[in-house]
Amino acid sequence: MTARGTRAGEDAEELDVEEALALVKEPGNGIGPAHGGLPTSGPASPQGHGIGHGPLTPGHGTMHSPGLGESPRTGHSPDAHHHATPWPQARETAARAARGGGRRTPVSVSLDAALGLVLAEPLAALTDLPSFDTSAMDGWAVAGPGPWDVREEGALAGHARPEPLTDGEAVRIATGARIPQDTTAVLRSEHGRTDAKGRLHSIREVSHGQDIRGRAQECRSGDQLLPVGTLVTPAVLGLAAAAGYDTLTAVPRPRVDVLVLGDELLTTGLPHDGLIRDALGPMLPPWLRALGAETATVRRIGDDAKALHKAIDRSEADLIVTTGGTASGPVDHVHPTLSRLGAELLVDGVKVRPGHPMLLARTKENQHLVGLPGNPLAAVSGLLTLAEPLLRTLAARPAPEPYTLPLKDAVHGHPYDTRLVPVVLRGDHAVPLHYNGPAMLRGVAAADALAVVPPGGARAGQETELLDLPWAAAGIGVCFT
Ligand SMILES: Nc1nc2c(c(=O)[nH]1)N[C@H]1C(S)=C(S)[C@@H](COP(=O)(O)OP(=O)(O)OC[C@H]3O[C@@H](n4cnc5c(N)ncnc54)[C@H](O)[C@@H]3O)O[C@H]1N2
Ligand code: MOO
Repeated sequence: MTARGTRAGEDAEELDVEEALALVKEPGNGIGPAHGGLPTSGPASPQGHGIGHGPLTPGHGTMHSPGLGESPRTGHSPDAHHHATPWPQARETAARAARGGGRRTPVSVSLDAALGLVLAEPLAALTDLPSFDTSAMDGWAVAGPGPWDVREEGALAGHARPEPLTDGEAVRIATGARIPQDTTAVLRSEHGRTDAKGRLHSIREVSHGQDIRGRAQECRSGDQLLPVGTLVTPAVLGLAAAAGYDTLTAVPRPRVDVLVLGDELLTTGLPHDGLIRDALGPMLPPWLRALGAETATVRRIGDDAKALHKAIDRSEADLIVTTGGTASGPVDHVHPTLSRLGAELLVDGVKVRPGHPMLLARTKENQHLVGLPGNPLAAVSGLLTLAEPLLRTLAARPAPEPYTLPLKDAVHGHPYDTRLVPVVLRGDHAVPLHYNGPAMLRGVAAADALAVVPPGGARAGQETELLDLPWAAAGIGVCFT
């Protein structure tokens, strides 16, 4: 993994013609010509560099269609930008859309299926922990002051019920074994010596109760160990098992149907004859899983409008994710299909690069559709901008704490839109990576996070918000099971 800084000139080459022109032309946006370096100060309001139109209804609470199907969509046209929602609002709209459906019915799941879910009921201890007095060390259970006569019947280990000790008696005991009644302390093996007559002496002073783990030291039966809303981590599974649980009551994973559009996609072998490998079919299910969802199906439906219509219409998933077909090309069927289905468009384009044609629609009650652009890094951008907040809310997961780090190198900005740029985290800096073009996965595949670069760009050393990638974040995100 090589971490190299993004240089302004190279970055500008990845912008399309209109974007590059805008960089040169835009007056008063705090940025020079595309090859002219970076601003000396960040924009006062990161989202305040629109083109003079506020967003339409998306992101403002009322879930109005912004005119789906009413006008031809022209991608980069001013009209399309007019509809686009600022990036932070798009994320809020996605989270809010998921809240609209109310609380999802909890399910009872076996411990091995509960990892990554959120507790829908508090975890109350079903037993005292420990549930009996146990030895904390290997050694001898002793009664009264030494020296002690050592019982001959061998060692206490496992679950055998021990006979009570009499004063002056000791018995060998293993860590975790039940303490015999009337034991006053446990003497560690390394602190005891037996004399020629077989009597046990302590080489240290023995205090009353030492190395005895008393019943209910950790909790009493009925104590609340964890509240509703706790994410089930491996440690939670361990605690639940210790506390007597075989199943947990949790919020179910939202179910996702993934529809991969595009006639040009191959599922195996090398690209040939204008055909390319489908990068999103393999990428999305494990990523969605890390976001708390489960992928019900991945279907490749080509550029077939009828098949798309049928697949959306018949889906019973909580969320449909489509890939490709979001723009306005001759075979971009997502918008017309949503229109025919009477879907309500909540977000129609986002002021973010890459990924600006992404969309969010409500297809039916308690079902949404996130349209990811086909360019693979643009799809990642859509996944983190729209699918992540929606799925997180459906799964009742807590929002990650926002955090910032200074950038190691300057990152060129888009004049009006937020940029999401792959970075690696090195020490206390985020190092921007190359290969961050919309069609490239090379940068994000080496990255720990995406830096949220405000409109206008960011200077070296500028504190920048980061979105952790699931495999790099400390937490349940690392568990893809
Ligand atoms: N006239 C305009 N054209 C385009 C605009 C625009 O604003 N006006 N936006 C561009 C941007 S930005 C993006 S992003 C794409 C979004 O396009 P679509 O969502 O319609 O995606 P497609 O056209 O189907 O595909 C785009 C690109 O991605 C490749 N692709 C698609 N699916 C996959 C996949 N599963 N794995 C790998 N690669 C995939 C596809 O072959 C294309 O190369 O539109 C621009 N055009
Ligand atoms: O460039 Mo497109 O910005 O959304 O991939």
